[in-house]
Amino acid sequence: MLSQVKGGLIVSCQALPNEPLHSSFIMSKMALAAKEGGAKGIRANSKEDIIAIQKEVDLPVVGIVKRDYDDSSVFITATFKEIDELIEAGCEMIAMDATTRKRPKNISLKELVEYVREKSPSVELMADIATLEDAVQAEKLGFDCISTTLHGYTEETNGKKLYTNDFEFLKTVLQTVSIPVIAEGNVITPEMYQTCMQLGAYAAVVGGAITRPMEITKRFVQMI
Ligand SMILES: CC(=O)N[C@H](C=O)[C@@H](O)[C@H](O)[C@H](O)COP(=O)(O)O
Repeated sequence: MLSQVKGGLIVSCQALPNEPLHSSFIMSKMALAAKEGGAKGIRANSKEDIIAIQKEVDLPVVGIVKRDYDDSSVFITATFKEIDELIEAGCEMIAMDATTRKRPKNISLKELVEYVREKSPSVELMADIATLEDAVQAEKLGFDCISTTLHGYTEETNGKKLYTNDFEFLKTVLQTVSIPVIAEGNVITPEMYQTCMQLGAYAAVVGGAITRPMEITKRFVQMI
């Protein structure tokens, strides 16, 4: 997948059960629209959505399973169960929370990486990180790429967004690791996407600004 998305746009097509567009069918059509618009890859949540998307488009998919656990705040591909679902779905890349936070049942990130490598060696691995420390750890553990997905969304980084701090976090990660770094999270305009690429991001994932009309509507309404 990495070679296919190099320099391009990955569109995240996600709607959780509490969102108006929650539906595998709708996500598959979002993916088709993204493909027709020139996206190089799709990011999607859940086995059902990924299977529906794969039937509609031939783009590579980075899959996640979002699931909440009582004993941890990690929710993106947190345990072996979610990895099994993604391997069954047959996505080209699996993204998982790669923060240093405690995982459900105290499973370590290393164990999860080894599990994927053992079970499905051809699947690439994306580390969803929040801090620089996470990025360094992800590179050491052998992830194929890093995505800045969780920066701004953890207890430690709460409120810090890529676009409100002059892309400082993205720049620092790019200077620190040598594996591909993908910009993800709050890239909401074509100009911001362009900046990410000029700074050296390998690709960018854009979600809400393309596939979450409620968020887009809110941005308009809040201007008045
Ligand atoms: C923090 C979290 O749960 N991020 C999720 C990860 O898959 C998605 O909800 C985001 O839509 C995705 O990262 C793309 O970001 P944005 O929608 O801002 O372009």
